[in-house]
Amino acid sequence: MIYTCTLNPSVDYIVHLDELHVGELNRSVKTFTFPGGKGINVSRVLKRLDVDSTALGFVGGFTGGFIESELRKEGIACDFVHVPGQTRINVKLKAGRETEINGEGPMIADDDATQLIAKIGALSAGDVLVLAGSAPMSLSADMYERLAARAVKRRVRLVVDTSGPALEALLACRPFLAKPNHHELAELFGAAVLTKEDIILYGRRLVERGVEHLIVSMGGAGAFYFGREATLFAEAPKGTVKNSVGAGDSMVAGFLAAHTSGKPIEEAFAYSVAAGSATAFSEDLCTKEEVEALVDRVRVVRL
Ligand SMILES: Nc1ncnc2c1ncn2[C@@H]1O[C@H](COP(=O)(O)OP(=O)(O)O)[C@@H](O)[C@H]1O
Ligand SMILES: O=P(O)(O)OC[C@H]1O[C@](O)(COP(=O)(O)O)[C@@H](O)[C@@H]1O
Repeated sequence: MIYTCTLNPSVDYIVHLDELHVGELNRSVKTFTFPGGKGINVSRVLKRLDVDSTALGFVGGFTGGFIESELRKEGIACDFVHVPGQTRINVKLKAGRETEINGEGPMIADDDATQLIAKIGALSAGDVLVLAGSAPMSLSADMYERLAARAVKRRVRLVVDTSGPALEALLACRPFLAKPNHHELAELFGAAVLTKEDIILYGRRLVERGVEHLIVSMGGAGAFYFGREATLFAEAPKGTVKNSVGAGDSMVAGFLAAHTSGKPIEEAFAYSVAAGSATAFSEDLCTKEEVEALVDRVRVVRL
């Protein structure tokens, strides 16, 4: 079974504007409200790709209720810890360029954290646990490490999509899959920007350090895959970007769905890139039809 864990879910409020005038009254052209947060996005895309998962994490208030009811409507199993505060609303302004304002998230009490750790402690060997997104400020900095330690003890395979010190700590747990973007990889190695040569060097270094499958995404410039048997590169297909929120999460889901169904690594990577791009080219997250319409346009090159 696949479990996704979102410590800080969000209601993603997407606001389209012709132009953004800072300090003035702006009127939106159209708006969308989606359940969000990285693990939740992974669960939603997995479902669209016919793979079941259970969504874990913390939800609270009317926003948390919205997320849970939307996920259930989509047929996604939920096993959240309910907290007294309110799940955040993340505002995504689309006015030519994308501007994002992500909230800080509710207070998480020690008892709530303990409940989540207990849920991870009940997973079984062979399960997959996706740890994705930022943690609310109120959680202790080592929350991800504590969850990962529990999971590793149960021989659960870890999938990691976070950033900063949490990413660094989780990479040490020899994850099955990690998907930093190139900015997150640069931060990890203390660099401002990375050339493609740097990405290849650092990517291979992470595989040597025990990451089984590593995807480094680069937005519209495509992605690299690193594993023990192959280093691959794929350009992203060209298209009109409607909303790239969740593109990275869709890559994770695409790779997991293809890998779970036994596809060879090149195909799983192509499917992952197609899923990321299909999400970038749609208002909400990608559908299976959109991914499959794009996958043949993804050319994977072995390096
Ligand atoms: N402008 C774009 N055009 C085509 N594909 C895109 C675009 N932006 C993102 N993607 C697809 O989504 C993937 C993940 O995007 P990226 O922005 O790197 O992830 P994250 O959201 O984690 O930062 C890319 O590798 C690519 O396949
Ligand atoms: O937990 P963070 O880092 O604040 O990110 C949360 C945001 O990331 C998203 O999950 C999208 O992530 P990606 O665009 O990186 O795939 C949004 O749904 C959500 O608003």
